[in-house]
Amino acid sequence: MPKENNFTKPEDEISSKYNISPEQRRAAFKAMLAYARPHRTKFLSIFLCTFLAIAADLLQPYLVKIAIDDNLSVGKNDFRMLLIICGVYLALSVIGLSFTYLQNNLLQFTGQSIITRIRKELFEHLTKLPMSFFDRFQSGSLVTHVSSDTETINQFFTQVFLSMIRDGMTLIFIIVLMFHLDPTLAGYSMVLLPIIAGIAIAFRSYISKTYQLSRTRLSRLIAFIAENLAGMNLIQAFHQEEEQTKQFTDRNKQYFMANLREIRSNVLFNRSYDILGNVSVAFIVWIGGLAVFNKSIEFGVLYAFITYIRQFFNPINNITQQWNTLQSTTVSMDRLWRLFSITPDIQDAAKPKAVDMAAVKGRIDYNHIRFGYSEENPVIHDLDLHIRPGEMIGIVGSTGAGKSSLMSLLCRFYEVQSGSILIDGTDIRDIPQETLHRMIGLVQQEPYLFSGSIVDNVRLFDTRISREAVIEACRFVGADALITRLKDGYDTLLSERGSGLSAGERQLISFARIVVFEPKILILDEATANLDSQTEQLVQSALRVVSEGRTTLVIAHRLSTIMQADRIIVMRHGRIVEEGTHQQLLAKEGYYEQLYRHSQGKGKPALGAG
Ligand SMILES: Nc1ncnc2c1ncn2[C@@H]1O[C@H](COP(=O)(O)OP(=O)(O)OP(=O)(O)O)[C@@H](O)[C@H]1O
Repeated sequence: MPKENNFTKPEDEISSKYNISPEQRRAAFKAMLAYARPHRTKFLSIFLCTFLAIAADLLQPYLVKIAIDDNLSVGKNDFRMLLIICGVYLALSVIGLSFTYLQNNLLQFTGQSIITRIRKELFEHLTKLPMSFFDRFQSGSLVTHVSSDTETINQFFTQVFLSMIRDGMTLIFIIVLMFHLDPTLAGYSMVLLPIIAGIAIAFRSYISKTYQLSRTRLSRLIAFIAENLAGMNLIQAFHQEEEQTKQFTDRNKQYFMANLREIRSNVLFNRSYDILGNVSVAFIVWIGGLAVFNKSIEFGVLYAFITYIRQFFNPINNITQQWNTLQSTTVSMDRLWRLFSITPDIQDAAKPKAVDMAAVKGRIDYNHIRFGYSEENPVIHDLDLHIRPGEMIGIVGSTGAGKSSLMSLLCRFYEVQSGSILIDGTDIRDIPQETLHRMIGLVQQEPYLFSGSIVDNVRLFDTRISREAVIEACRFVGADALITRLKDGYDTLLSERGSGLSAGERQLISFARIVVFEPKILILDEATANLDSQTEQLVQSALRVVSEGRTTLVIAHRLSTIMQADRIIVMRHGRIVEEGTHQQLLAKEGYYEQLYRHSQGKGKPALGAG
């Protein structure tokens, strides 16, 4: 009986929108084969196991033919011979089963090993790509690359490859055995081959379309649910429940219809295929039966033919079924290879300068830098800023003025278009990126927490940092009291969004990170923006202790956060327009003074764009 259609790959729908050239296909396969090459011996063993398993299976009808023609129909009562044939038949079943088991295990192991390696290398590659790459690619599509695309490649090895060798070999074996048994009858049977294949291919292409449609509708439904869950507060606040439910019902119904169509076409195909099988058997019984009557073939030969013609269908069906998987594999492979071929545009210098971390002072020089996220739209214009070691700099300015960009440039997430940035007199392009990132501690508005315990989140899974050091750091920033209040204390498990912790508590944990890793330069990008005034005070006092002895750059919308800074830089349209202490800037009665008055709720807002 033909197998049920078991497509489960959502990327099939992607493949329908994705055209790849024969050259791309060849390149993708070449790349995939490079991953398979180290497993040559295993593939050879798989091939051998498949060969033996198929041979054992297909010899069984031949044995029955011997029992019928050489024993039963000639009236020989050779029970010993019959017993031996039965014994061999059983032995062949056991051999077939054992080799199939072995082949399957080997293949799954090999496929999974290849995919584990691809997944690992892909993840490593992604972690090395520059921020400009992540600006362009949505994380959703990257998740698809890492999960479904690699899974499709796994299916290539465990399903397509298996089908090619197993079903291909089975077909060849059957044809050879048929011609060996009776060339005339085999010739008639071959007439059936293109008919079966033609029908299977036509059906498969139709089924694949219905499958793609139902996958597309399912992903639309899922996307709709995800969007609604994310914006549930807005839906409720704007009384959109009814409208959204209406839209959901519509999408739900469309998916239901597509699903029904897919199931119907599957059942229709499987049943038609069954009928075709029966017609073929009837055809062989008719032609072969006449030959038996005419004594041109023996009865056992007819029996073997009927069995083989039934077995003809499965491999053809399987091969056509795998054709779709093969197409999605090429698409996935091509997509992955495009991703792999993106080279990070920010690289370490060929001969980077060695930096003695203990001797870092934290002097920063922005020397007439110019920068834009694209060539034609500069965001920072000829900015010149020199910061002394240990100085605390407050950076203020309206939305889009370029404050965060200035910090990203210091971390070398992006490259300046002209000018240079120096730390202790060394151009950051000459410092290995890993060292540079160890020199700088970054605390953002929404500190990122990893899945793991509080201890691991503070020391970032670096077990060289002791638990005691982590606790000490938390005490230092004033986080100890709140952590010990938690049920599991320092072992409390956090998730990406820091479940169970308030924004201020998460911020304190990121301060403790700074204490533990001791970077000489500290950047706080709107770190207190999300906090209520009481928590802000807690974080402010943590900031005071953490910034001690470090060059600290604080970006803040709330001017209260930076009033105590040694120097305040006021930015507008990518330029520094004023600088000085809070008092000096107020005395100037310029842009800062306007911002300050506005933040105090007096005067007109000075927060125009940029
Ligand atoms: N990843 C990016 N890709 C393209 N343009 C960007 C990107 N990030 C920022 N910009 C643009 O660069 C300009 C400066 O942005 P930046 O985030 O540095 O300003 P900001 O002063 O920090 O603003 P805010 O106070 O709102 O955070 C803005 O016009 C912004 O739209």
